[in-house]
Amino acid sequence: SNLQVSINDINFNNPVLNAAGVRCQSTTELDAILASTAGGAVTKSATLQPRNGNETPRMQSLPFGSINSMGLPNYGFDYYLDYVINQQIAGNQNLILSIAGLSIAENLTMLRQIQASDYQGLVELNLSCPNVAGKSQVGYDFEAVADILAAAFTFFDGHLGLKLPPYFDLNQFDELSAILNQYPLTYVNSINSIGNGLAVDLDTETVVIKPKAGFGGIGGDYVKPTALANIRAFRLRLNPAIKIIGTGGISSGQDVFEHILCGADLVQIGTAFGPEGTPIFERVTDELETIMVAKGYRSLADFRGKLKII
Ligand SMILES: C=Cc1c(C(=O)O)[nH]c(=O)[nH]c1=O
Repeated sequence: SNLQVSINDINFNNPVLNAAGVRCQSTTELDAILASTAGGAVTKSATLQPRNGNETPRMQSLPFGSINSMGLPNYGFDYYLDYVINQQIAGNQNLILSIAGLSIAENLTMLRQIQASDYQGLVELNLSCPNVAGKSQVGYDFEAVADILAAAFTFFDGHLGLKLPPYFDLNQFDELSAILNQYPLTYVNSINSIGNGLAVDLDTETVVIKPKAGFGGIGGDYVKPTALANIRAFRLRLNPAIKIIGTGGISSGQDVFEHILCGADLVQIGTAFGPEGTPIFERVTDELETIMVAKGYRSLADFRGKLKII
């Protein structure tokens, strides 16, 4: 079967990438993803200056997923811009440069530097980091989302995607989609972790991560129903020119199939990629192909977005 996908004029051999934040902070980690079966690699969300991030323990695996309050540790914007440009020079177009400035001004500064650079690939503006103390997520402030998009598109003409938090109210999908449809976005990536969950340790009767008194973003199996709903809701509402990247709860080919059936063009694996490492990409794409063959689908377009109601 053919697992190829094109986003604008960027071709992917298969739809399965890593999600920003997991095993993608260093060039060594990013090289390992590109050397694997993954369809591409996403950089750890960058801030203008390098950051150490929050105190440890700041991420814990849980029975059905993970909780994290990393606090945006990263080597700084220049490190990742240099990396994706060097990859582009080496002929690799399957990179996504993720940025997560701590203010609208910082995001616009990074976008201006990207605009001024030779980078022609995908850019993911992360409006959904739940773990910087004192900073509420831009993605839950629709006026702020409109402001940043209006400002960005006065100068940015690259391939801009948005990483959004999960939404849980159908009116929010209507309201936000009406805003997003006004802009030439390349894609929407849904979902980021479900913010500010809590996990406890029975023996010690403590929380399991140190930052924010134990509150952190939830990922993994726990979030797949929310991810599928967000992907479906945005697919049904957004201009078809705005592609969808599905993230959340993927650890098998079946999960990938479900994301694509709900409308995803590409998918990203975060939590499950942590413990399994890069072999997950070959396993998951093989499992996806097996399902497609069993169902008689020859390409992803044969079933993408074709979830039926009953
Ligand atoms: C960019 C920061 C993020 C982080 C983090 O660095 O704490 N964790 C998440 O689950 N999602 C994020 O978007």
